[in-house]
Amino acid sequence: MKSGVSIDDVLAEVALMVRPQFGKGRPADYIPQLAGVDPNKFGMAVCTVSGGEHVIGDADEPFSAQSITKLFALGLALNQIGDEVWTRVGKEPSGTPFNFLSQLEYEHGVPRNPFINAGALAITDILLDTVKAPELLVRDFIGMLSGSQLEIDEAVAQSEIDTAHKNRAIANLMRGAGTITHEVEAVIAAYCRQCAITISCRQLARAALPLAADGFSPIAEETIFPSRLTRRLNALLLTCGTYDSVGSFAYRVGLPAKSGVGGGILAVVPGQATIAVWSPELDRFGSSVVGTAALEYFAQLTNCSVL
Ligand SMILES: NC(=O)CC[C@H](N)C(=O)O
Repeated sequence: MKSGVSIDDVLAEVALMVRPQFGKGRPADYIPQLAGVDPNKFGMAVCTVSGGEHVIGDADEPFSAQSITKLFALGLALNQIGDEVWTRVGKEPSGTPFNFLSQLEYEHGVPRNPFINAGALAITDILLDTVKAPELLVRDFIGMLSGSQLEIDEAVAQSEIDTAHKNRAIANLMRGAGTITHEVEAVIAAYCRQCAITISCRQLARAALPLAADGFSPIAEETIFPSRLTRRLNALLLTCGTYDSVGSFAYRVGLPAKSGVGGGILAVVPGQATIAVWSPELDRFGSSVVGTAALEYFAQLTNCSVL
């Protein structure tokens, strides 16, 4: 990041610059409970590896983490079984929407990467090998990394479980192919409950600090990922974290990032900082319109990029 810039000043400027972006997207409505979230919310938090914390707007308001949780679930699975994960899931960008079905059949039930829904369901299945409720493992892992107790929003979880027809189709296809081994309903319930974890921008930026700090969590005061794994997780975020808009996202923002249909986006500046942003209106790829613009402006103003 440009030396000498005040992150607080940058956040204030970003909050002004994103104003024209409101009203261009739409909150997720395929999960009925998410449709009612106030579309005008905007929060952003930056945590630096040197201990700085900077926030603006609704940065302390919990929102639905959704697919951002897939990053932490993957980290847990890789810590548990290492490279064996890659016998179940690929590491290539999919070029298709996060819940696309036909590519999966074409490719014999092996998901392209761990961040599309099929891949995340396979990761849930791996975690189910060792625990009954992987969603609680993921919740408590993110909670430990953020220094706070996190909750699962039961209404959001139930709303998604009731309507997860496409995800059930994906899971059934993989069960038939042997990519997942547990009962489809158990995998779906754990996955939907994991997605319904609520978190604020500040908590999320804190939780992701190991990705910026070579695997070390200053909040938990321990090494969470070996440094090689940290680099690999950032590589996966850069190439697969925003689904079929990953190329244009990298072009605009230039940072490893994970989006979720709750409107949150987490971005990493390796060696320097983590950035979490939240605003519920989504583009057609399922990423926050205002959040993407905020990250683009932040990267421009601070001159940060991995590229
Ligand atoms: N991109 C997302 O955040 C999608 C997560 C959502 N729970 C789903 O499975 O559809």
